[in-house]
Amino acid sequence: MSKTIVFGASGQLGQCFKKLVADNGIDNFIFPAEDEADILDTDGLEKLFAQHKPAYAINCAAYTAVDKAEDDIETAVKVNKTGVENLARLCSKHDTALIHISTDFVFKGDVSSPLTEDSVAKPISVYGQTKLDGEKVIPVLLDKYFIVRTGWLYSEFANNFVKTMLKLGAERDELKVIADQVGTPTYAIDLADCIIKIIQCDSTAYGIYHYSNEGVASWYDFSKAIFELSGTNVKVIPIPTSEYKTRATRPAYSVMDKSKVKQTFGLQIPYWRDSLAICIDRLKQQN
Ligand SMILES: NC(=O)C1=CN([C@@H]2O[C@H](COP(=O)(O)OP(=O)(O)OC[C@H]3O[C@@H](n4cnc5c(N)ncnc54)[C@H](OP(=O)(O)O)[C@@H]3O)[C@@H](O)[C@H]2O)C=CC1
Ligand SMILES: Cc1cn([C@H]2C[C@H](O)[C@@H](COP(=O)(O)OP(=O)(O)O[C@H]3O[C@@H](C)C(=O)[C@@H](O)[C@H]3O)O2)c(=O)[nH]c1=O
Repeated sequence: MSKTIVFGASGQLGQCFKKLVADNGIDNFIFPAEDEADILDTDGLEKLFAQHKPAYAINCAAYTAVDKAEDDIETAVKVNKTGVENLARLCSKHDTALIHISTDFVFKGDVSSPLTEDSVAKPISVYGQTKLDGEKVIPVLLDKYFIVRTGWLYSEFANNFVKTMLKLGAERDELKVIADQVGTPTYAIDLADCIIKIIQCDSTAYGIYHYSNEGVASWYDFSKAIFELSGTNVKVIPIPTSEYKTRATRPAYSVMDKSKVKQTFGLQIPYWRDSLAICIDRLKQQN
């Protein structure tokens, strides 16, 4: 049975893969520790590829600190572009298909209808630009690739908006949350499940795909749902972006059209609020 190596295995999405693989008894997934799977260490990568000869490499490794990236461009470029280039080169050499995760933040957000894989990407942040640069190196080096763009990931693992809101909601009586940036909250478990399905059907429909949960929400809507579903009593005040200063600019609109992924792989995608309820239940069980 062919092997799959997951890079960035300790991050949020990496941990979702670990959970699904363990819960469903899926074989032949390898989750190397970061010190043996640093995507900037080409010698280390070569050893891993030579040892395992994977059919698939999933790249969950990334520099994801959106605000910090504005002042740490060099590191963001290294991880989000050079690291991807390293992986793509090795995938090409070892005939491995690369599944790379990208972001809705490659878009400017100046539209008002769902973004397709053909929509023009024009990032407005360093993070978004470095992720787009990472996407672009792949087809130059490799034919066998899936680039999966997603947005607003959350889960019971690592840091994310749901966990930030639950923490702040427990500490404060009132929170102000942006209501004029809209996208779709995406349960990282659902994304990992979609990618496992792509691998299991051994698809050769290579290319770029958009995946998020179904539906549309602002960060305000998202926070209200988090507090309702978790039973947290906190007042949430909707504010415009102009009232919440951040180092990086975020797209005002990043809802993605998921027709291609649904049609190609015959998927049914859960509605964002239904998946959020599952995640909140799991978080409650942890506490
Ligand atoms: N989180 C989100 O809302 C969204 C994420 N994405 C994309 O999804 C993917 C997964 O994101 P997510 O799991 O949430 O992010 P995380 O930040 O939780 O995980 C990223 C992981 O990559 C690791 N990493 C950083 N540098 C390297 C390196 N040189 N070699 C190997 N590993 C490294 C990080 O380790 P360390 O912590 O030690 O730096 C971390 O464990 C990323 O590509 C991201 O851009 C797309 C849309 C939304
Ligand atoms: C904590 C907080 C955030 N916000 C806003 C700021 C921002 O516009 C939005 C989300 O904030 P965060 O910093 O948690 O999320 P952010 O890191 O911007 O999330 C992004 O991460 C990268 C990795 C992606 O690829 C994107 O798809 C997206 O998920 O919520 C408030 O309005 N009030 C608050 O109290």
